[in-house]
Amino acid sequence: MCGIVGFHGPDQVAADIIVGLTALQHRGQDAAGIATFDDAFHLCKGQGLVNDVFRPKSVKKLKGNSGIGHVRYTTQGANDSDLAQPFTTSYPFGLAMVHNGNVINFRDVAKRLHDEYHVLPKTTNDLELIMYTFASELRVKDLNHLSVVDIFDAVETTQHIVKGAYATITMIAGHGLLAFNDPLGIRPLALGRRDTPDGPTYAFVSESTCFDYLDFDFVEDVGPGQAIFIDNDYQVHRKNIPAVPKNFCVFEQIYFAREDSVIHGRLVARERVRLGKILARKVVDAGLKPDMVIDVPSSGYFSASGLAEAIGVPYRRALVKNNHMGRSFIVPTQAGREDVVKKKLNPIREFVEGKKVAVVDDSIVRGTTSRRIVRLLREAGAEEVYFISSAPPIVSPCIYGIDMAMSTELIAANYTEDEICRYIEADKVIYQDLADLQQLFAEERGHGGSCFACFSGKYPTGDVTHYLRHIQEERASHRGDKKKDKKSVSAKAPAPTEH
Ligand SMILES: O=P(O)(O)OC[C@H]1O[C@H](OP(=O)(O)OP(=O)(O)O)[C@H](O)[C@@H]1O
Ligand SMILES: NC(=O)CC[C@H](N)C(=O)O
Ligand SMILES: [Mg+2]
Repeated sequence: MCGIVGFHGPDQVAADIIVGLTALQHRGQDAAGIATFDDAFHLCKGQGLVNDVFRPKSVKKLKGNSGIGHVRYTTQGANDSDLAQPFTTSYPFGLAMVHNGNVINFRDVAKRLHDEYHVLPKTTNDLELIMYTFASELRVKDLNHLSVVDIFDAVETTQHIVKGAYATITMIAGHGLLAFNDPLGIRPLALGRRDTPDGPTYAFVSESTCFDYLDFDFVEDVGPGQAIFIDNDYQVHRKNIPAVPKNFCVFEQIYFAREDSVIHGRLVARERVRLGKILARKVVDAGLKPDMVIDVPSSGYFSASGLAEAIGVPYRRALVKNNHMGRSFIVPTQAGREDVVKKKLNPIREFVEGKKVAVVDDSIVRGTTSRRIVRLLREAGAEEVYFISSAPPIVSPCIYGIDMAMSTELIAANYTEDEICRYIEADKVIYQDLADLQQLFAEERGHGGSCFACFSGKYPTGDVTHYLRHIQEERASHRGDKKKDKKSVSAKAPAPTEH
């Protein structure tokens, strides 16, 4: 679930790219990269956070009024500096590309590129497959007179060949900046504009929060299957009329996206408050009478406040987050995730001692966070702990860009709610109902339906049995902590104990 940005305008863009990537840091902590273009590509990328990778000296070299940037959350290939994005190629035009998502038919695409075009990608990052497929399709055009129609035609063929979820931004040297999506529009991408005395600057970004920092006006979301091209005269060309997305990843709204982003017309913060409010019925039906509602920082906050309001119980922040720790879920190894969770949160004893506490988080995926939190609250003297998830049980792997391809790692795919309750040592576990979530994110005027595959097992790209096996093999081959993972796979095994 990486973060991507692309800028094209009359001014130098490197500084704006860095601001944009910083605003998207929550989408990827493994690596960061920028490519700019003046009369040549300038590339800087490496492992780590935005602040670690871009030092003033390297930023100075990123010259140009066109550029793209990426923060990586590894979902295909190794978590290695060679696989940091952007990637570039020099034929048939200079191309530099970034993407957010996951190619699911990566073996078929790699074979086709090899058999038909003798292309051998440098790495196992799926971005190279998208880039070389697009480059191969451009190659058969009239290279002396490349037109917008040619570009959109190459996009359309690429979308036909490459299956999965991908939001992409490409610099085409000497021509302009292109963005296109997979046919279902699973991942977010928005276009914005800022006027300058010398003409407009356009930006494509994963989340609209970037526009707020940079004084851009939101123009439109890049719709499913859509392509938008900004040429060197800053004219905007659109491949087709944006359709209402019907398969937008709902987990973006629940966990991934920033609360101050508006995606496909929905303010993430507002949707999370609504998720909390609709949990009230389940809390009341279960006969729970908490003294207070608390959140698991950061992503549990808005739902916790919504639930507290709906059941008329005070909300308190009783878990303090160490702001120097990033997100735990997107850390690539189980050992690393446990380490972050351990250092990240600390309870305020005075608030919870002797209290019945309803603790709200956005989701329970592997159970790493919830188990730790319940233990911390009990040690701090909480009398009873109810763990409430604003997401329904996650029972099916994600193959569209969230690193949860192994059903063995998904606690709800292996245990009943009662078993999970015992495993995390809570007094009660409450999950959102899938039907309630689906109703909240049902297609509405101006909005669109969503992909619920991780909750329902229904994949919008059709039968994925075959691809799922390939993706699981691919992920297994890159596990840095195989031994530890066996243990966490036995999240199934820690035979849920009574307390
Ligand atoms: O059941 P688990 O496998 O632990 O995964 C779920 C947890 O991971 C995420 O937190 P994270 O620390 O990544 O980010 P946050 O600071 O935005 O809450 C999410 O918000 C849950 O707290
Ligand atoms: N989560 C993502 O969007 C990751 C993009 C790509 N699959 C990578 O691993 O680099
Ligand atoms: Mg969290």
